[in-house]
Amino acid sequence: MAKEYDVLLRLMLLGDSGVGKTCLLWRFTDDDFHPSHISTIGIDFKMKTLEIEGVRVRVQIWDTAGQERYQTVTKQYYRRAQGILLVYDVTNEHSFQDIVKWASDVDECAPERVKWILVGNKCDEEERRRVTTEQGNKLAKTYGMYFFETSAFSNYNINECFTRLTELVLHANRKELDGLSLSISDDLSSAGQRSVEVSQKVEESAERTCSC
Ligand SMILES: Nc1nc2c(ncn2[C@@H]2O[C@H](COP(=O)(O)OP(=O)(O)OP(=O)(O)O)[C@@H](O)[C@H]2O)c(=O)[nH]1
Repeated sequence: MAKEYDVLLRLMLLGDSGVGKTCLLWRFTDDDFHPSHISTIGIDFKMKTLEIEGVRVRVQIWDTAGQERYQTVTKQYYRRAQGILLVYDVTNEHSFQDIVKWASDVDECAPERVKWILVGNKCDEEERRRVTTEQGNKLAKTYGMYFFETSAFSNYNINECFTRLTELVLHANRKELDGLSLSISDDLSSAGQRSVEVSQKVEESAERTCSC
């Protein structure tokens, strides 16, 4: 059977709990929005195929838990990421300040050539906004990142930010396109395996850290 894509790339969503990582992902892959916050446990992923400059790119997007207690587990996945979306919530100043911490974790654990962009989500909540667009722009410039304000709720800039990051990764890996073409079935089955392993580890570590 003919392959349905030319290249497989791995992207990852990072940021504090509640900034809207899962909602960004659902909006991008399923054009869906969930108003309730169900915290991601450990790590999860979704796939979508894009066509960029004539190349069919299958993106595997890893959604990580923002909660501190899962970070030992999620950090193990950074080194496999080719592109990272660092997400904060424009209504939550603390999540914006924490971007420095997430960026330093990426520096420490992700491959040197990883591409990243800064995303200020929930920009539909203008009245509750605590972080200005200028602050976002300034921080992104400091790190040499592209910057997008998004709303998973109103579907603003969602395709744009995922597509831009995919383009950056694609350009960075252009020479190794052939090497990046993986067997999707192999990759998915091993990803599924990893998900199971992660859930188990997360449950174990949650048991160990539970204070009640
Ligand atoms: N107004 C508004 N609310 C949003 C938006 N995106 C997400 N939310 C809400 O924010 C809450 C948290 O969203 P999630 O996507 O679960 O957050 P998360 O970053 O994945 O959280 P963790 O899994 O705990 O790391 C939910 O109640 C969402 O409905 C947005 O663009 N606008």
